Amino acid sequence: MYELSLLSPEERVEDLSEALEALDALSVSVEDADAQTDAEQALFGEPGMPAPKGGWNRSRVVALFQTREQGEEAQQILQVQDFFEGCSIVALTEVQDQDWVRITQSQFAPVDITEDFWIVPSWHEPPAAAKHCIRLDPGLAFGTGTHPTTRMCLRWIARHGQEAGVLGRVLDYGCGSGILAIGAAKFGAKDIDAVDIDQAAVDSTIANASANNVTLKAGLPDKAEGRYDLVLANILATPLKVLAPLLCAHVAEGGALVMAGILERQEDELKEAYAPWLKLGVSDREDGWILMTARR
Ligand SMILES: C[S@@+](CC[C@H](N)C(=O)[O-])C[C@H]1O[C@@H](n2cnc3c(N)ncnc32)[C@H](O)[C@@H]1O
Repeated sequence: MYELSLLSPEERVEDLSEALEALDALSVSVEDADAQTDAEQALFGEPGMPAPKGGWNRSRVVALFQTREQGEEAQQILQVQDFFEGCSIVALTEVQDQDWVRITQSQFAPVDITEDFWIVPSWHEPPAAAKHCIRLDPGLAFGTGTHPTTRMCLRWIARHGQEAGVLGRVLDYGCGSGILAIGAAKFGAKDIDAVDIDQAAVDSTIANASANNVTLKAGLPDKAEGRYDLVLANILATPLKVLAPLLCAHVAEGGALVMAGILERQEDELKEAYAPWLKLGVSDREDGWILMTARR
């Protein structure tokens, strides 16, 4: 592809951009030609107020063309237009192809939850230390293993799964990518329900479970049924408070409730909201987030 860059005074930017689009530019971008210099202008206004000005004194307009011929033709046509007065051509240059897939993938490396429990994207080989491994690619649903709330839940699963040998019947409430449900399966859970209010999350959980050879039932929240040995819920403090009676009702005798999405300052309000059913405590902390758990 080829990039045609031009300089334009503020009052010509709109005409120039429209003309470039009409000349088959794949994209047109506009930026401050004086950026990073003493003449750089800030164009944002105070919150709720209009920007003080519509454009920069001098704008750099960049248009992308599929072929060199298209770029050259656009250059010739623009230079003879009335509205081109005050504008100038800077350059027509070839844009080197990038392997965007590879660049994107390189931003997602394997993530360690414990020494031997890893989340590994499909384009990476699992590290040698990964005795337990979830294969997961970033997608539409929340839950790649990098967020502290997810990590604390997974650490709890690893610790208790290893100690007890089994996790029993598990409910992942607000499953997102299904990462917690899949993690529970890796540590011995056999009968797993994963639910979410977002159908895209349910679909993502089904796909991710299948990629990990994990059997579970995924669906909307009304799929949650009966009592579970472990109820996992990584949502946020406000919905967790609303869900208190429902989540507690799903915890079996001797079972555990494990919740994340709660900030340190929200500890007391969560304890209070759950007090009629279960006594919550803080089991883990990371980056200002806490993991709150209870046993029935
Ligand atoms: C922070 S993400 C957690 C995803 C994943 N479980 C994890 O730990 O990474 C929260 C998920 O809860 C879902 N959610 C939010 N409110 C909910 C509700 N009232 N009932 C069920 N799911 C809910 C969202 O759609 C989202 O997928």
